[in-house]
Amino acid sequence: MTSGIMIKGKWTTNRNLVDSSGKFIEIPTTFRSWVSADGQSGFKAEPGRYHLYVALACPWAHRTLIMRELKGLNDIISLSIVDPIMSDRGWKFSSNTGAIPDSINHAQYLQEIYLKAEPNYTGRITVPVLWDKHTQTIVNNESSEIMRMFDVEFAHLATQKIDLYPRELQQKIDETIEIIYQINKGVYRAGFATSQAAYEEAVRELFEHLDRWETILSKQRYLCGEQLTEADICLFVTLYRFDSVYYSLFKYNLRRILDYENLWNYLKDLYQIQRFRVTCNMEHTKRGYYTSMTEINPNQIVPLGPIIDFDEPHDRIALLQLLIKKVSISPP
Ligand SMILES: N[C@@H](CCC(=O)N[C@@H](CS)C(=O)NCC(=O)O)C(=O)O
Repeated sequence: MTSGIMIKGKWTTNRNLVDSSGKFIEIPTTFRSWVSADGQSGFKAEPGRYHLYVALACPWAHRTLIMRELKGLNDIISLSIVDPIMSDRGWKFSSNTGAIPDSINHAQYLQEIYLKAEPNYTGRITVPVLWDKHTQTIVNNESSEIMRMFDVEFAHLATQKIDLYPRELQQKIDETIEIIYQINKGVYRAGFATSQAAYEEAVRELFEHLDRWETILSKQRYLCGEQLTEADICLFVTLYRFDSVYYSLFKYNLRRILDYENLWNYLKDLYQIQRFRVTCNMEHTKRGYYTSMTEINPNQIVPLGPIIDFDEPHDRIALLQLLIKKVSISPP
């Protein structure tokens, strides 16, 4: 099975993932409409109107799923989860464990949803997808934007009154998400690199980023300070997959997240929030990556390990207490 792409409505598996220098090619996402609270954009945030398509293996889709949970939007936005194993026609629906078939469009493959929205579609068939049941189209397939819409535009419909994009931190959150993006997409650069130079450059750069956040997280509980924000969701999804997938499949093996004191405890801290935990599925994640990336894992063998206990106690509250103590004893 190799990754395919849609060209003018026709599916082809002849897709080049790297450029002439061996670097991974990114193809921009295409559906970028906006759901707004007031409906001015043409897409009003309303209960029952939108459907989210995700893969549990996918870190980009995972962001949107976490936000849907954190905001308590499960009854407002319906959900389909694709099968973890990618088919020769891309993501497919099934009723295997952990998957949820397409109850809205009754599609067998995700590509049918793209063609329904745009019969001449050219581009990748990716998750996540936000589908509008009223206008029968894809509103948006860019995870950072879907996440933001759930947070801000659906806030009045949310059953959990948590704000992950508070006004006073907005600039900092946007900047942090941009920086974290170098980690989110960075992991794919080494994975698909076909030259030693491209691989080494990608690995070195990624670990520089991780080392930097390790230091920052020794002084504060979350990426933007003492408050959980959208930026934390963005880093969480990559950290969660790192030791089980990126370390071995993509050869990011200078260090594990387990070897970083602060990143590891930070990861456990977030995982142990019930609304994060329920969105995590390591079985789908490992099967998804190891079986779909046949360019780099042709025999599709899924490793048994590593065994990671994300429920092991974390030390982030102790860190907080230490910081409070430091502030209170420091001279005015
Ligand atoms: N920019 C997109 C990227 C989404 C993406 O790359 N999804 C991957 C799964 S992790 C996918 O569906 N890949 C299928 C393909 O490329 O054919 C986003 O953030 O939403």
